[in-house]
This record gives sequence, C-alpha cells and structure tokens, in this order.
Amino acid sequence: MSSETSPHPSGRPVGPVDSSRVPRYAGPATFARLPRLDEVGGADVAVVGVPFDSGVSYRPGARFGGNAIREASRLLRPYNPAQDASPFALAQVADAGDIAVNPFNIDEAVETVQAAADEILDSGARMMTLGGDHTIALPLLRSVARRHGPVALLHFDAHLDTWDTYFGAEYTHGTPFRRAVEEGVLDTSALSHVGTRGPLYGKKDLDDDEKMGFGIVTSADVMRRGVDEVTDQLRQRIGDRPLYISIDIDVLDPAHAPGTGTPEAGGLTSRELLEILRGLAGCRLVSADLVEVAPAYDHAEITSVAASHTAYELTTIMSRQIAAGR
Ligand SMILES: N=C(N)NCCCC(=O)O
Ligand SMILES: [Zn+2]
Ligand SMILES: [Zn+2]
Repeated sequence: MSSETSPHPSGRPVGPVDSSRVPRYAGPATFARLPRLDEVGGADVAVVGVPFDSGVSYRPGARFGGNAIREASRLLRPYNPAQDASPFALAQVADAGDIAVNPFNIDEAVETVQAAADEILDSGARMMTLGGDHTIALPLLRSVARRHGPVALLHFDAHLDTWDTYFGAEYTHGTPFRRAVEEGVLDTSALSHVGTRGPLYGKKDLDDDEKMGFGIVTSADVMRRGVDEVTDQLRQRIGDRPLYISIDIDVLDPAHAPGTGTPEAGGLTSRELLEILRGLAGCRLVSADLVEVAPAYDHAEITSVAASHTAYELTTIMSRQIAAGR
C-alpha cells in the first residue's frame, strides 16, 4: 500500500494510505488508514483500541467498538477544514492496535489497561483510545495523572458515571469518575460533565456529584444557551491545565448514536458535539477516550461514523498542540 507522506526517518510523519490510489475499502482497517505503530516505530499520538465491556450495567457489545470505529474511519480525509489543519502531517499519528484485556476479571483488566497506557505515555506519545465501556476511563486517568499530575476533565456523557457501586462492584462503567476523584487523579477545580440528561436514582446523585467538584452543562443547556457560549464557559474552566477528554458516545441522541449500551433520549446532535470539540482546539489536550460504541445496536454505521469523526477532531487537537510545541 502506498502512503501519502514519506516515512518517518526522513523527518516527516507517515500519513494515511492514499485513497485516490488504493480504494478506501481495501485492506485491513486501521484508524483513518494510518500506519500501524510497528510500521513507524514511534508515534506522537497513539490510537489504541480497548476491547473490554465486562463493566456494563445493560446492553453489552462495546468490546467491538474500537474495530467498528476503525472500519467507519476509512472515509476520513487528511485535511480537516474545520480546524484548518492536516493532523496526520503535523504529527505522527499511528494505530497501536488493541490492548489484550481479560474479559473475565475486571480488576485484572483495569490493571492491564493502566499498564498499557503507562507504556504509551512513557514513550512520550499522547493517547486516543477507541472502544470499550466507561470502566476503562479510570485506569486511563490513573496513567495520565502519573505523567501529568491531576488533570482537568471534560466528560461528555448522558450519565454522571460518579455512582458509587453496582452490586457491590467498585469498577464498573457507572463509577469511574467517583473512583478517580477518590484517588486524586483529577484536578477538582476543573471538572465538567457535558450533555447530562435522563432519569437518576435520586437527587443525591446530583448532590454527591457537585460535592466531588463537577459542574454540569446539561444537554438542554447546550440547546438553550448554544454551542459557542457553552464552549467559552468550558474553555475558561479548563484554562491552561493539562486536559483529558472522555467521550461516552451516548452523549449523542439515540438518533445520532443508536449503537450504544445505555441510550437516553434528548441528547446532543453529532454537529453540536463536533462543534464544541472544535472550540476547544487551543486547550492542552493530553489524552482522550471514546467509549460505549456497541456496534450490534448500530444501523448503517450511524454511531461508528459519528465516533470516527469525533476521534478525528480529538486527534486534530492533539496534533496541533504537538506542532505548536505545547
Ligand atoms: N454508559 C455509562 N457509562 N454509564 C451508564 C450507567 C447507567 C446505569 O446503568 O445506571
Ligand atoms: Zn453514558
Ligand atoms: Zn459513561
């Protein structure tokens, strides 16, 4: 397969396969048709799949999310006009494959994800994870905090995911951010949920969440106040802190993302999500995850296409930061 840019030893990043020469539906899928990490030796941004969904409370299937996003990402192109940037020319972005996580033992899976993330971050790369359920945000945040100290968090989700336990279990997809606050891996002066909606177990859910330091921009706030105002507010809260963005695809309305495990009506449009992300382009984004894509419930790749574009905006933000030396 031919590549658009020359190999890394020449000093220039290896870009995606040229889709004007090799049909975009040909060959095994990597994210955005980028090279595999082992083909380029090292990366500035490592895209990595996390095939894990043993922490879910309802529909399973997010273990298949990473590969569905890779398949849908075949249609991404190398220039991002919304951010006026060619993300894969500004930095070496590569597909690092999947982390081999134990589906039968959540504690072990959490450790495996953390160890794999440590290895990626220790190489100096930023990390964009694809797939998995929201349980994995905890080990990813532990790893990011080990490198950067407590980070600002922007959490896009229908749900708070700051609940305490399910069936007595501490590590589930509904509890990662409570654990993260307890463990001190988050900068509690800069925590925001975006897109929150839907029924809760009780008002205490919100009281607990506020005590942990979270601010909430609900899905209805985005609709009423508009993308620009909301994004300004988020940007101010983040400031120059190292930032982690965690995106649960169920932040989107089920019309925009049916392929997910715990859908809630009344969510963001994919246009709103993409525009909010673009408005965060100047932020010091150190790593990000995109979770809860469950392809078995998807139709016509609606969810995985939205997810692939979301990951594209995130990798563009990271590449621009790298090119700017931040
Ligand atoms: N989709 C995520 N991450 N969490 C949803 C948990 C909602 C619940 O079962 O109560
Ligand atoms: Zn959710
Ligand atoms: Zn979630």
